[in-house]
Amino acid sequence: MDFVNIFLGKNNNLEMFSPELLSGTRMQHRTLRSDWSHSRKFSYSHVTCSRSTLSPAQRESTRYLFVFGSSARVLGPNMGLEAWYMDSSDDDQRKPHRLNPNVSVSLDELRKLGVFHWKLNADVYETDPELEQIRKEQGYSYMDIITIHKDTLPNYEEKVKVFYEEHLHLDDEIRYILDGQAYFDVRDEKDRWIRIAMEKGDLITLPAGIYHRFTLDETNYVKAMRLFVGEPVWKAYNRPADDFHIRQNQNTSGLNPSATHRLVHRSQV
Ligand SMILES: CSCCC(=O)/C(O)=C/O
Ligand SMILES: [Fe+2]
Ligand code: NI
Repeated sequence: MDFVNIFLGKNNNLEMFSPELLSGTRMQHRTLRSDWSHSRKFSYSHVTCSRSTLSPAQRESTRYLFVFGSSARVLGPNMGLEAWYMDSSDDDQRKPHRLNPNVSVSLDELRKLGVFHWKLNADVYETDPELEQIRKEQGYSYMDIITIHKDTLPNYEEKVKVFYEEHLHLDDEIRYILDGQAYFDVRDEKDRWIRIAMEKGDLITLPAGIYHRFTLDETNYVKAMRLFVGEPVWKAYNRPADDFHIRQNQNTSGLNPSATHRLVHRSQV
């Protein structure tokens, strides 16, 4: 039987897999709770099931999680990704900049903006078949590794500044955190900043044309893999850069054609 392991964050349709719904099916269900980080509290659920036991609605809610077919995913304390709306203070960019009270942003909301996420085991990135599969499926032929720390990155101060300028690229930005942690900020469809906390094992894709920026957090260190389809194009266009075709094609929901294309592909699994 084709078994899959599914990990759902608390904002990710967890109710669809409540024990009541699962009774009478062949699914097993257990819910795990984790308080392992002061700043990143996650409640998540681990479901083992066969694909054929899923209802269409359940398939819909988990379509992105089937990317890896029957491969088991690493069970860790944090399988989600935490994101929140930012305050507008001019304080140090490395601080979390949460609203008070915090307003979190779910993975579903990020997907609607064309932002996708995988959680991988970064301890085995050099030989990881899951990473290999993603690279093959998505055509990420290029990769290199960047370590952002004052002692290792030439022109560190200047680069940190440039990364935090609001910009877009004409290609997707694909980053896999191998060590340390950092933030990606993206604009939502109402032009509000969403801060995405990236840590070891997080692979994220930002769609071409989305306004975004990047910063280290207060730990001042991250090691990341940069992936690209074909030869990399690092060119960043600082805002305003709305004359590009890719921006003009954005519809009112903020979902651009590039994101829609990806949605179609990722549901075909
Ligand atoms: C984690 S890689 C450094 C950031 C970067 O390359 C970029 O383009 C930010 O937008
Ligand atoms: Fe960028
Ligand atoms: Ni295609």
